[in-house]
Amino acid sequence: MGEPVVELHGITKRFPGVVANKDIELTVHRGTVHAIVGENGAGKSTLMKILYGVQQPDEGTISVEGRARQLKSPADAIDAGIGMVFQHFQLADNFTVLENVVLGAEKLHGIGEGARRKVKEISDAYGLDLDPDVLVEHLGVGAQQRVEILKVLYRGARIIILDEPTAVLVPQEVDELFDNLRELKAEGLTVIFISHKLDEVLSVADAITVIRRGTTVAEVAPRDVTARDLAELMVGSELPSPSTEESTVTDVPLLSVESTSLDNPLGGRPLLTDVNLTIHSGEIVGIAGVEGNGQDELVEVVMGMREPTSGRILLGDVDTSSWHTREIREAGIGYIPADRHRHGLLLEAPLWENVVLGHQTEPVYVTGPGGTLINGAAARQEAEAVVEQYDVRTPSINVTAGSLSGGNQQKLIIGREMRREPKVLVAAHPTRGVDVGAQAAIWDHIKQARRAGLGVLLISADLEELVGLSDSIHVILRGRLTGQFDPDRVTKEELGAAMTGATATEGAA
Ligand SMILES: Nc1ncnc2c1ncn2[C@@H]1O[C@H](COP(=O)(O)OP(=O)(O)OP(=O)(O)O)[C@@H](O)[C@H]1O
Repeated sequence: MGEPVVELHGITKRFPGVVANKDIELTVHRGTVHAIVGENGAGKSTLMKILYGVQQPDEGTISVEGRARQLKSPADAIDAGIGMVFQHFQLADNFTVLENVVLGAEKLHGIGEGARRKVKEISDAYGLDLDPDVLVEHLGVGAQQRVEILKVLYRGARIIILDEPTAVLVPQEVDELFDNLRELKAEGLTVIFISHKLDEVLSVADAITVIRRGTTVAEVAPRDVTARDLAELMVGSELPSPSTEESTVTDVPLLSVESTSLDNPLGGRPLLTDVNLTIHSGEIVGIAGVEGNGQDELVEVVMGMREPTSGRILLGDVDTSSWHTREIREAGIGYIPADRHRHGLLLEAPLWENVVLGHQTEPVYVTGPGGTLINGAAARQEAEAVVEQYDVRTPSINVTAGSLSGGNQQKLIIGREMRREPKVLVAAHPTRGVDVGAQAAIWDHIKQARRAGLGVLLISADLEELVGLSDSIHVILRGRLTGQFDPDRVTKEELGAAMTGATATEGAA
């Protein structure tokens, strides 16, 4: 193993009411892939933000490549040879790879031939396979991620931090990313990454640090542990075994999408073409697809955010195609949006207000003359119940939603929707960013509700989740449902291939 390139000693970071990091000890060696794992809210992101200069520790020391450093901003971190790739890519779609890479770093190699040569050189050296002159909007998610990696390498990073890099990738892309990481380390670079996918961590990492409640509790070598051992280290107790389930699917249709198409208002290929599916009481119907293939639009027509160009949406036997979202929610559809920041939460508002969001017209929350005020007491009581039942880790219900860790924000949304006992749940990536323990708990809540008759439309990029929860899986590709699979029989590779259109599937367009 190479010499230490990152040494963190006694790192402590406090937020109001929370100690996010407490006496963290971390040593990362040159030429290794080092994974950081831990439950939601354990303090992983905070630690990485400290290392990237986005946040400053209250106590502790940082040394990079043997030199003590004060990282007061990302510029300081970049200067120290540290780069970070965030989960949400920060790319301009209508710019080329070259333009995206050079933007903001014009001083390094100019903007012309010198820059293009450098981009080519880095792409070749690390097997990134990127053409400098291609528009980013023409690249798939995996390639866009490689552009982000190229960006940090271009800026001279020798230590690269990746925040949940595989959350948005299909299995083939994950394999490619891991090949890239191996090339990076073969060239003497160091990779630090956060992940909730423990199998992946075991397959690619050279060292794993486990953080529990803000503190480093273990450093292990992948060959010495199983995914289950890691999960137990994360939560500090033994996990229950998953149980197999009898089917609960009935023949009562709850939600039907009939011959539904949606034109693209900007022209070009329709966003949805002739989509047909039915969700019965007690049934979970999964949708597998690479992001951007129509799953968002499918959710939007079901939730009344867009009106289909043709076809119809039925709730039971009532046509809701032209209903507003509010009417649809009032009719008993729960909704877990894909983008929790844009559609799920008011980040500046306290948890107790967020718990009412989307349900503010329910009698229990309405008060005041003409029903113009929110019943704060009822909302607070409900917030306490969600926090308790869904294990939202927070100092109180009065803190803002924005101060919760990503996984805890997600648990808050799930709790809010599920406690309403909806008839149908439209769930987009319900456990994205949620740790394995909380994920198992959320799956349990959903399965329990299914036994009581809940129908679920499940969109997920997590194939394990799709296969584990769904009674039936459809693949969506370029706005069409191109194949239907039995989750008990399909392999992840088969699904991955159907999602990228690599194989002809039943009924393929
Ligand atoms: N800006 C902030 N203000 C207040 N509290 C914060 C802030 N950022 C993080 N916290 C708190 O610090 C703790 C650690 O959060 P952090 O985001 O580091 O966890 P995490 O391990 O990355 O979780 P996840 O897996 O859910 O992303 C949480 O309790 C969170 O609520």
